Amino acid sequence: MADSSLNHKSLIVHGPVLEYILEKNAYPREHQQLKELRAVTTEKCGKRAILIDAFKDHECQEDDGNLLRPTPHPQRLFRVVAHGLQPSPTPTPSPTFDGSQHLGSLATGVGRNKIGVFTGYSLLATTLALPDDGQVTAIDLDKEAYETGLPFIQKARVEHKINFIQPDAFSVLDGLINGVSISLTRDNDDEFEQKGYGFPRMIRLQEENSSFDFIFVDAEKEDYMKFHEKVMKLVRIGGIIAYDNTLWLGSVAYGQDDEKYSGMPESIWKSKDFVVQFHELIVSDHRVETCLLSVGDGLTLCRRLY
Ligand SMILES: C[S@@+](CC[C@H](N)C(=O)[O-])C[C@H]1O[C@@H](n2cnc3c(N)ncnc32)[C@H](O)[C@@H]1O
Repeated sequence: MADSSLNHKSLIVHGPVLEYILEKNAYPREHQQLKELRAVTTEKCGKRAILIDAFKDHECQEDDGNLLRPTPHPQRLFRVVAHGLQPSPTPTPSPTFDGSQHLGSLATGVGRNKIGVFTGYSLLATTLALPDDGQVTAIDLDKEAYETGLPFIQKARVEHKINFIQPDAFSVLDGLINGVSISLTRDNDDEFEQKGYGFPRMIRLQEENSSFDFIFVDAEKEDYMKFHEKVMKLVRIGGIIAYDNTLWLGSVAYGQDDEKYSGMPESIWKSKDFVVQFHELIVSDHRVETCLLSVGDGLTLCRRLY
């Protein structure tokens, strides 16, 4: 009897098909600095980066160098959880190459906002895609992680497009919404300057209000619903908001008692409900058009309609 699962044209891509896409389409065009940043991120996370085999063995392994790229293991749909550099104890899937490639494709306007930078792989991918006068406001609490990626951003000669802001994203977004001027360099301007952070000292947030073409959110999944209300006030009508990791290692499709689900770390299933609720919110939000791309760990796109 024919396999009915083959009768539809929707494919969650992993295993050899994903390898094919990456090897034949994505890797040949990956910018040299992205390649190097990927390698350094893996090295720096070292043994604190773990692999999650979400669908088969239910085991966590030490990183074997697969950060930001797929394992050849066909069952390892989503591969790396790196928490070594992050202040949060929650293991957080890093952006995947195929997901980041989509971000680059989406990034064609001039004003964008990025919440959750880490070492900056997806930041670099989006910034490379911008015209020379494009600007990215990048927000992350973790300066150390950003500094890991900064040399590659500099070698790629795109740091002049990036405004990195360290404080908590909620306060920054509130500032943006309320049109408050804030200093980007906080209390350690000299240190930042020596390190070559090429951003203006102050940003007049009022001018930025509602002017972002593209907003990428990759922070704690528990916060996505709260972020949505805020970023909706900041993205322009017609602009796009992208939320990363919205398939959350595939856990969204399983019940807690499902055999396939039982090996996942506590932190994953703790956040799973937030990801599911987030999607319920998005699909009922008539202010946006939305789709969930089954790339990487899931990428939800929203286009603001009004
Ligand atoms: C998964 S990582 C982002 C990965 C990144 N997109 C990349 O390309 O490597 C999540 C990041 O969000 C940051 N983060 C989480 N909550 C935040 C918040 N409320 N404000 C600012 N940064 C936050 C963490 O510090 C962490 O570096």
